[in-house]
Amino acid sequence: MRVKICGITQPQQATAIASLGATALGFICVPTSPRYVTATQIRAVVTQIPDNIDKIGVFANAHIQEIQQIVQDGGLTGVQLHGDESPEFCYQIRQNLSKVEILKALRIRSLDHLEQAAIYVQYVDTLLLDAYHPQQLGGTGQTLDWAMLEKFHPSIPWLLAGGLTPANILEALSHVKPDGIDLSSGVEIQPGNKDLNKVAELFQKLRSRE
Ligand SMILES: O=C(O)c1ccccc1NCC(=O)[C@H](O)[C@H](O)COP(=O)(O)O
Repeated sequence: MRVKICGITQPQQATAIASLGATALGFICVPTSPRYVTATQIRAVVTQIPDNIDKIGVFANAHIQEIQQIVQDGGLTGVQLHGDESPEFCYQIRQNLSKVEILKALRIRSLDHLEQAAIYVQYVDTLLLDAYHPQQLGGTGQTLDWAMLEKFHPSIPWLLAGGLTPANILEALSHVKPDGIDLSSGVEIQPGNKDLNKVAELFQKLRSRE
């Protein structure tokens, strides 16, 4: 299963988290976030981590040119669209960044919202389901209603996000079978400062299922 740890800001934490078992690291490219990092900061981390780790930039309602520039300057392998990007926008990004993984994050309020997923599957590589929060776009620590997702089986891979922690991950995975998981505030001391003990505990819990 893919494990993405999001909101990375520090090179040493990134290498430690990769060694613990993360398959993807996420970098917040949304200037209003307390986890925001510049392309230069991303590059400083990316050069320290192995090639087989996915490096995902998280954007919200950014312009295509800005995304392209940060992908290039930061050395990213994937783009996560976490705002209100339309299917058409996803299609354009897909055309412009052919070798880059495109993930569309959907902030799920209700079952109706979940139906949006079907529209996006033809334009992106991966879906990410996150919890809805009225004031914040992501990294909120709010959980989804996992039982509501039991019948969610899109035709492309998907990641479960939203308030996942070492304490609740096994319960979440008892309800849903995503292709991967995404965690941020649940493995943090404070925004952008990851708690390596919690990350280690997460991987212990995941191994206990094998
Ligand atoms: O994390 C942020 O600060 C953020 C800001 C703006 C847009 C997206 C953001 N995070 C996106 C993520 O992929 C988080 O990992 C995801 O929302 C889950 O966060 P959490 O509930 O804290 O595990």
